[in-house]
Parts: sequence; structure tokens; C-alpha cells
Amino acid sequence: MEKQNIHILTSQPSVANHFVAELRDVRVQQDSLRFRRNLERLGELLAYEISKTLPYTPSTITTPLGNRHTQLLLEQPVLATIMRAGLPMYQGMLNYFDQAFSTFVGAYRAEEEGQELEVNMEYMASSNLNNRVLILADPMLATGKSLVKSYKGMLRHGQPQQVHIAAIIASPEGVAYVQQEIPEAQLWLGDLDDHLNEHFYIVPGLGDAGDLAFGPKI
Ligand SMILES: O=P(O)(O)OC[C@H]1O[C@H](OP(=O)(O)OP(=O)(O)O)[C@H](O)[C@@H]1O
Ligand SMILES: O=c1cc[nH]c(=O)[nH]1
Ligand SMILES: [Mg+2]
Repeated sequence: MEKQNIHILTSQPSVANHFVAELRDVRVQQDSLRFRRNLERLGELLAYEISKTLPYTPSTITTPLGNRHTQLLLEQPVLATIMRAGLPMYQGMLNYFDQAFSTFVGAYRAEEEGQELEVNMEYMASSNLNNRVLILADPMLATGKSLVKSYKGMLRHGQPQQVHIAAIIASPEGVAYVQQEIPEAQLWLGDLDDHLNEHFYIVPGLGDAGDLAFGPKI
């Protein structure tokens, strides 16, 4: 795992630590509204951090009393996410990049086959990605297979000029795989955990983000 191109929100203490801590806490997790809202809040904070690195253009704003020069985004990014668990975090990013177009991917981790884990991708709706800033958000970066498969599928819809991948909790194994497969991406993480267990869950992680946000899958 290379350290360059990785930005970790909780590497400096801030209220982000509280939001990540609540996501992990087995007692607080029982409140699914709070769980979803914490995913959303971290999506907002990561969007704000990413926004500091995007291109801006000088603009003049007219108030009732005069003019003010400022810098505004050259263009809105395209926000992409992977259903289900990505939806609250995506909503947080959309709160801040409020005119962004969106890309949705339906992908899920299937049963493990021996030592391997397969990701099924069954749905994609995307706007044109050609020359755009793409932000791909998914709260959990475990093996990285969901993010890599989704990103590669998205390239059918154009070649972005900048790629940002945002995750709330990541494993070192997943980060290394994403860096190998998508070397052009900047990685924005809430926190970086210890390792994956034998079922490819992040340890200590938080459990199953999709189930905690939306209920167990049958
Ligand atoms: O890095 P990976 O090993 O691919 O794991 C990460 C994926 O696992 C979760 O989705 P899941 O497959 O559980 O689907 P869900 O969102 O419907 O729960 C999560 O939201 C990621 O998309
Ligand atoms: O730890 C993990 C790994 C994948 N998906 C989750 O929701 N949690
Ligand atoms: Mg899940």
C-alpha cells in the first residue's frame, strides 16, 4: 500500500472521529436512522475535503448592496455510488455538490467460492463521464472488488479527467488493490483499519453497512 494519494479524515482529531466512532459502536448501531445520518455526515465532510482540491474559476456575485469577487467551482463533479450501502454517503456528497449529475451502480458481494469472493454487477445508470471529475463513493472498501469492478464498468460511459474514490472505512488490502487497478485515483478515507477477516469483512470495521442501514438481506 502506497501512502501517496491517500487522505484520511481521522488522521487529525475532529468531529469526524465521533461520526466514525458511532458507526462502529454496537450500541449506537441499533439506531438505523443515526447510522444512515452518520454515513451522510461523513459523505458531507469528505465532499468538503475533496472540494478543496478541485478547479475553481473567478466569479463576481451581485448582492443587493454591491459586488463581491469569489472563486466558484469550474464545474460540478459527477457523483457515483454503489447500492445499497452507498446511498446515504452519496446523499451527503450530493448535499454539498448540489448540482452534480449522478451515476448509480447495483453491485453486491456474492457468496465466497473457496478462497475467492465474487462481485455481481447487475445495474448501471450513468451520465457522460468524458472529461469530468468523477467522485465514486462507497462506505466500505474491503477487498476493493466492488469499487474496481464498478469503476471499470463506468468507463463505458466516458473517460474522466480526475477520479476520486471515497470510503468511510477501508482495509489495507482493499486500498492496495484499488491503487494497483486504478492508479489514477485519489483516495479519501474516513479511517484505515487493521485487516480483513476470513470472510472478507473489515476488522475492526463496523459489520455489514448495507444491513445496518437498510435491514438484513434475505
Ligand atoms: O470491497 P468489497 O470486498 O467489494 O466490499 C465492499 C462492498 O461491500 C458492501 O456492499 P454489499 O456487497 O454488502 O452490498 P449491500 O450494499 O447491498 O449490503 C459495501 O457497500 C461495498 O459495496
Ligand atoms: O466489512 C465489510 C465488508 C464489506 N461490506 C461491509 O458492509 N462490511
Ligand atoms: Mg452489505
